[in-house]
Amino acid sequence: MNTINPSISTGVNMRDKQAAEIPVPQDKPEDTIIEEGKTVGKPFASDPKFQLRNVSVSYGSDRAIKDISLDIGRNEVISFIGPSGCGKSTFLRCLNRMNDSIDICRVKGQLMLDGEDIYSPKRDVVELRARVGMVFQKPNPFPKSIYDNVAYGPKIHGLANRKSELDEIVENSLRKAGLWEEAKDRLDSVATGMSGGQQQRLCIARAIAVSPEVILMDEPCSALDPIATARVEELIADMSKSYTIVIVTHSMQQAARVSNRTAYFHLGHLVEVNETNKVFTSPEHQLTESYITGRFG
Ligand SMILES: Nc1ncnc2c1ncn2[C@@H]1O[C@H](COP(=O)(O)OP(=O)(O)OP(=O)(O)O)[C@@H](O)[C@H]1O
Repeated sequence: MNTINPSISTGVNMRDKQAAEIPVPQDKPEDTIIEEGKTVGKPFASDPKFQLRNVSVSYGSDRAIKDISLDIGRNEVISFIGPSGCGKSTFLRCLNRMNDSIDICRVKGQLMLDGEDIYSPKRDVVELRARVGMVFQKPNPFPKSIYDNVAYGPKIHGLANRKSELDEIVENSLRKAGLWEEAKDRLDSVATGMSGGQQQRLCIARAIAVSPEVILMDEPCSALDPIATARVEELIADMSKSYTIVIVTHSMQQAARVSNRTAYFHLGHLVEVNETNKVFTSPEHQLTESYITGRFG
């Protein structure tokens, strides 16, 4: 359990204020019961895919992520949970540099993938995003055929030399995404004509098609009905054998169903990381307990 330390966030804000000469909003009162950079539970892993150390992210003068350190294990499924605006998506998007397109966004700290710096100037970001794929909240297929949606990535990454190889990648990816039976007779149909759940599984197939090592999922089921959600959750269980999966979810039931570990975020801090069962049955931090018992969020 963390101790109360009201001086920490106030001190940092004063320094930022002097440096930038821009008024910085004061942190909220709850911020004073989370010690900066201190996470309870088990934030580290024995076989890490990602090693993330002292990560801070700002949008202009607003700090969205505050000195977070976390490992994400190889072939682990980890859920990020926490109240709206606590920084889950911001942190997720650092893992494949999706924040690069936001001019005011600044990422500090050390972010390593398989021991190599994600933010190194030498890093090929296109290759990074093939290794660390992403599935978004709202299914976003291209306005092209089902086949072309899945074939697009392998084509631009030169993964297939012949049409037969491309056909094989498309079929395998659709099979892994649990969509082959529904899609095989309509591969030339436009993808946007599919149901929402089918479109989301198509987006998963599209991510799988470039042979990623990691799949980031930002509230992948929030636009889906319970049946489509159940299909995607089954898929996550199947995919966890081959990929590292990081999922942001507002559904504590979903986090409990799909993940090995759960990370609880609060006001840009990483408060607690533990085995999922532990987080939901005997959380170590008072803020985690308040959240899972529905006292806020
Ligand atoms: N593009 C942006 N420009 C400026 N501020 C941003 C931007 N994106 C996010 N933020 C701010 O960063 C903070 C964290 O937002 P983020 O979306 O990461 O939280 P979240 O936990 O994923 O929220 P939600 O659960 O509502 O999706 C919020 O205060 C948000 O307003």
